[in-house]
Amino acid sequence: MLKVEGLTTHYGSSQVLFGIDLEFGTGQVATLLGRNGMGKTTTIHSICGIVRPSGGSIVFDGEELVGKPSFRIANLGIGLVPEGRQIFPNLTLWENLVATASNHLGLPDPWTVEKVFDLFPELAERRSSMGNLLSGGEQQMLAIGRALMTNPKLLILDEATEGLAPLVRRRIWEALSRIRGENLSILVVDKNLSDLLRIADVNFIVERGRVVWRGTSDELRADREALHRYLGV
Ligand SMILES: Nc1ncnc2c1ncn2[C@@H]1O[C@H](COP(=O)(O)OP(=O)(O)OP(=O)(O)O)[C@@H](O)[C@H]1O
Repeated sequence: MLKVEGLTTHYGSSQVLFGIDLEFGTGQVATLLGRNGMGKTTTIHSICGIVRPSGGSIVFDGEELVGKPSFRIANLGIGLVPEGRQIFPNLTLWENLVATASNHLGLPDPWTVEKVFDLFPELAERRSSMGNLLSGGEQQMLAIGRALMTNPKLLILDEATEGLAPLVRRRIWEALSRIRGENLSILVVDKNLSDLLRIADVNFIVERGRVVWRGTSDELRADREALHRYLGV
């Protein structure tokens, strides 16, 4: 499904990624872990074509993504829930959901507004509210719903539950557990390790622009040295 090999990315003359390698399969949930500033967001932005990698390869469902513009990558089936949500502030919740809706891959049983409301019933009550009047939790649910409305095969979440109350965080994790599966893989960054490990099939720890550890959640829970050394726990 996604195979990243030797990915390097620079901002101007400053190199941030030094050869990221990661791979996971259809229907899997993968995490990117690591301390602040280690390159997780840059990895995600490189996959999505928001920043242009300087080297390496990103193959998604058999297609090379490096060099493709971000709209084409989105059309190939990658949906991004960006850090900070980036809800359209002057559109209603409903308009936010339909504004970028598409089914470029012609997936059967595509996402609809009603299906998003079934996943997050709290959004249905707020359908006419402007984006900027929604709470942080509602905005994050909407950002997930908006990404799902593009009918991705890979959903990428950067800081999935940052700044949200515990109850809302739980709703987000429940929703992600519910939608993962045969047709949808998930790549997620979050600071909440225990929640992440519960949902993940495979975890990648990024340290100074390289993947320094990979393994299942059980393997990571058992590797106290890696937890301490790379994640400070
Ligand atoms: N637009 C940019 N221009 C220059 N340097 C940047 C830019 N964005 C990020 N960086 C730098 O690249 C490095 C990696 O940042 P990145 O945001 O990818 O890390 P991260 O692991 O996602 O951290 P965080 O959890 O803090 O978002 C950091 O040193 C950061 O300062």
